[in-house]
Amino acid sequence: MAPSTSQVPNESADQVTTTDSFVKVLAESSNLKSVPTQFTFSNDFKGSYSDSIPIIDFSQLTSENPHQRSKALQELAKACEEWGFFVLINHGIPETLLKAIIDASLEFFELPDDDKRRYEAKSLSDPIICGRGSVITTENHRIRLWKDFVKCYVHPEFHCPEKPLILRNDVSAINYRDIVFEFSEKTRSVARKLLQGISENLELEQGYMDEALKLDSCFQLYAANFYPPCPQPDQAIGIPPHTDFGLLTFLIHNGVPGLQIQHDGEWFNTNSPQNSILVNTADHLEIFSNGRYKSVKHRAVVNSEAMRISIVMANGAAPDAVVGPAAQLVERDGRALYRPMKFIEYIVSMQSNRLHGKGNLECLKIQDDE
Ligand SMILES: O=C(O)CCC(=O)C(=O)O
Ligand SMILES: [Fe+2]
Repeated sequence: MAPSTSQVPNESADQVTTTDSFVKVLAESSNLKSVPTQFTFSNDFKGSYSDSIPIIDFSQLTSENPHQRSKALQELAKACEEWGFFVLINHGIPETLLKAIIDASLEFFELPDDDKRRYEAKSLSDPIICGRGSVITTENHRIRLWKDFVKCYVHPEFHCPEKPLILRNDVSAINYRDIVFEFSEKTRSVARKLLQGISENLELEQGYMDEALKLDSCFQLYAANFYPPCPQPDQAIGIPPHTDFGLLTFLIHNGVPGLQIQHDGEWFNTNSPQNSILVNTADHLEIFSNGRYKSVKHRAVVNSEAMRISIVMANGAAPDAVVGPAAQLVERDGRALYRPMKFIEYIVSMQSNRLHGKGNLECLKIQDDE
């Protein structure tokens, strides 16, 4: 059986003790025919396809036309309930920015190793971490993942590596930081509008979630994942099955597919039309909605042909907001299904809980006999 693992940010725990090379270096260094044993993770990487994966048109969700808006709200509710995942189109984030952040992230991974090693984790709370992915299995074995990553906290405090400096044309240059900053601002605004819609769908006031979770100071974590081609995609994994912390995760990539989501126990490939954003519901939305919207399990598979980059923005509550099921939903349901916890404490506790794909969330579930 494939080892189950804890949520992705736990990876940072392992970086503290890891000294091996980046997987990029390994993949490029030799004529690699097989996956080294420390990466071995047997998996059936070929997912199914579905025509029913929801597509949400953001321009309709924000439309002045009440009929259009209410139709889009219904589609959003269905997507959150049935899939925990949707493809967001017409979101208004310029295509040039999406391309710029993918290109700049690629340039980051191409920096000399020493520039990247500056950001190796010294402590789990480091606001910027660059490293090689690895996870600890239930049997307490460390498995290397077929990816390198960089991640940083971008809101309410903004952190980002200085390099690379991106040359735009012969006369001007822009920092990675500036691109990430703009991406964080734009995605935050889209996330908040989606969350307003979700609040309405839960029959709460439009601004309820905004206030209860203090979304003015919402936590955002930015991550870029680099997956080089892998000689044996069924013997390694980019990111094993997990759920994300936070409310909604946004993801874009360089056109090479690899994100799979679990639906009714089956793995499905996701497809993203140009300029779309893939959105999944995460742990804190499951908690806040008192279990109406489940945090969707997903994974990143690798392939033998093409390098893949994914850019992830996790959108959460304010670090000091206490996230529990919304009071009105608890009243309607007769009981709370999850214990409340401060958002930042959830993230900290997740870093020490290594064992299960939905482990941290399971810990907050209130059992029937409690
Ligand atoms: O790269 C992907 O497609 C998945 C990334 C992901 O799930 C994560 O970073 O949490
Ligand atoms: Fe994820």
